[in-house]
Amino acid sequence: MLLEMNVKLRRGHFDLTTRLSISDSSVGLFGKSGAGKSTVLGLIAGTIQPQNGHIVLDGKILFDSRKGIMMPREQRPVGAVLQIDCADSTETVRDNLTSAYNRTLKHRRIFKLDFLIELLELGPILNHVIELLSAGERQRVALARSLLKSPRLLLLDETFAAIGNGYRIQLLPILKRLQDELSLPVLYASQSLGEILELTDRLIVLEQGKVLHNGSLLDVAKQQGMLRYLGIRQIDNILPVTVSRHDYVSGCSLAHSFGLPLTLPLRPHLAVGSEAQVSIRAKDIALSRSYIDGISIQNQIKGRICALIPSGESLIVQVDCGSTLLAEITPGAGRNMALQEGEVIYCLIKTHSIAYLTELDALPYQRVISHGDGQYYLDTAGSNDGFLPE
Ligand SMILES: Nc1ncnc2c1ncn2[C@@H]1O[C@H](COP(=O)(O)OP(=O)(O)OP(=O)(O)O)[C@@H](O)[C@H]1O
Repeated sequence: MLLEMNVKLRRGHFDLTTRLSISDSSVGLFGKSGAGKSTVLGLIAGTIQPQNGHIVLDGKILFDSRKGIMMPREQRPVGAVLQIDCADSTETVRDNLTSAYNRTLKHRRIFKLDFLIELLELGPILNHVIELLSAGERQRVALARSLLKSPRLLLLDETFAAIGNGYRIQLLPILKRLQDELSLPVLYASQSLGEILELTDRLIVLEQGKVLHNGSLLDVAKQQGMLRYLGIRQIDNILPVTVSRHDYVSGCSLAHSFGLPLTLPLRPHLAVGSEAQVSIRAKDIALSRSYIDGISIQNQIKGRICALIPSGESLIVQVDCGSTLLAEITPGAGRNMALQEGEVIYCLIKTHSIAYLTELDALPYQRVISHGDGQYYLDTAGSNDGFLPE
């Protein structure tokens, strides 16, 4: 799948000049309220017509002002669950979906109706009238209807937010399956980075109708001031560990994570060989150019600096040590050490600054999590619906 869009649009006081290119993987469209996210989705879906430019999906022209082409919404190979989609209808869910199914040419159908009804748990509401459904139920019906079109690209506008927390936990694996097994990329628009990161870490950052950045979370976060712009206030490293031994004399449990040996607070109840997850605050990691003898810190992990990310009053240092660790130091410390990308560095971590995830109390702020293997998630800590990687 390749979507190329280069358009201009003026709507009232709002100017949108957006140029973007999206290929196979799913992408999050992040921006504050009024940034133009819904407008971008509407332009691709065909509910809004730009004044100038072109939109091309897999070689098919959806819009081209010079050639005078405007493909009607129903013919676009795009599935969309837009904010304005929840149309009132006196049809039943069954009739609504059946007519959408029948409208798709037989040879283009990739989903069977029964499969989608089961996938989206629509069985109990099949005979219900659409205008009487809850917002979340309508969104699920709208999602089923968009998938029945056998789209090449799925557009979702803050769908998790509308769909409710309980169902969102079920919807996420469905979207991931669509993405992984059926190679159906999703363009997910949201003001919540946490929501986007539940699905993908590829981001397009939109502000006042213009694309500010386009890339992975880490690429975007490397830009000056972006960590703060994205609302990231604390960085935690979450590492999966396998317990290898308990040392009662030293008062610690020994474990390894991606081949790294780690000394953890003693937890004899964890069986040797069992797995756990630990959290290390980026601010709790100190850096040293060499291994230090005669120091109380038990974990001195050797790695190589792969990125230096200035972020306001902090410098985030990304260290590849088999897995990825993010350390947060002051820019002054970084300057004094003259840190450079590619250099060998030791991450110093006190045993007692490593917390077992299961023992963490709720924290009242958003935190971004490095999951150790280069993936990043944002967790709205303090809420039960916060997503933690398995
Ligand atoms: N029909 C319209 N006529 C004129 N201006 C409009 C119209 N619809 C939206 N706008 C303006 O376009 C701008 C972008 O709106 P849009 O809905 O795309 O933003 P958004 O990023 O999706 O915001 P939100 O996250 O709040 O949904 C806003 O300033 C809005 O007021």
